[in-house]
Amino acid sequence: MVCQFLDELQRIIDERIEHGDSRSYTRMLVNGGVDLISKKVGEEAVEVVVAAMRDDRGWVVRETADLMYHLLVLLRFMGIKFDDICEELVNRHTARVGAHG
Ligand SMILES: N=c1c2ncn([C@@H]3O[C@H](COP(=O)(O)OP(=O)(O)OP(=O)(O)O)[C@@H](O)[C@H]3O)c2ncn1[C@@H]1O[C@H](COP(=O)(O)O)[C@@H](O)[C@H]1O
Repeated sequence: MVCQFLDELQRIIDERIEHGDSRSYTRMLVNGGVDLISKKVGEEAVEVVVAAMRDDRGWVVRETADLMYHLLVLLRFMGIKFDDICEELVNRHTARVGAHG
């Protein structure tokens, strides 16, 4: 299963980056620039690691959702689409399959 909502979330994030007001968390993040967004991505990544070390699957799922959202904000802030990441993953796979015959 692929998460089709990722596309929708990316669109929502783009809309908030363009037109978000003071009620928008995304807009608040973007106002802080790459420093604030990157800091949040780092914090959320650490929280995923802590949850995994505690062997708590539900917690890992919730923290990974936080991480994915913040990562998407960082990507869109930098003009990168999630499709660009997919393309990179496909290219790596294709190269590996080619190398192993
Ligand atoms: N998926 C998310 C999402 N996940 C997490 N968060 C926010 O990310 C923050 C997580 O920060 P922390 O875990 O550090 O908790 P915190 O201590 O409350 O946050 P800080 O004060 O440290 O920033 C919380 O404020 C969450 O509300 C999100 N905020 C928004 N979205 C999506 O983005 C859309 C647009 O949101 P707005 O920009 O707020 O309109 C929403 O409809 C959602 O679909």
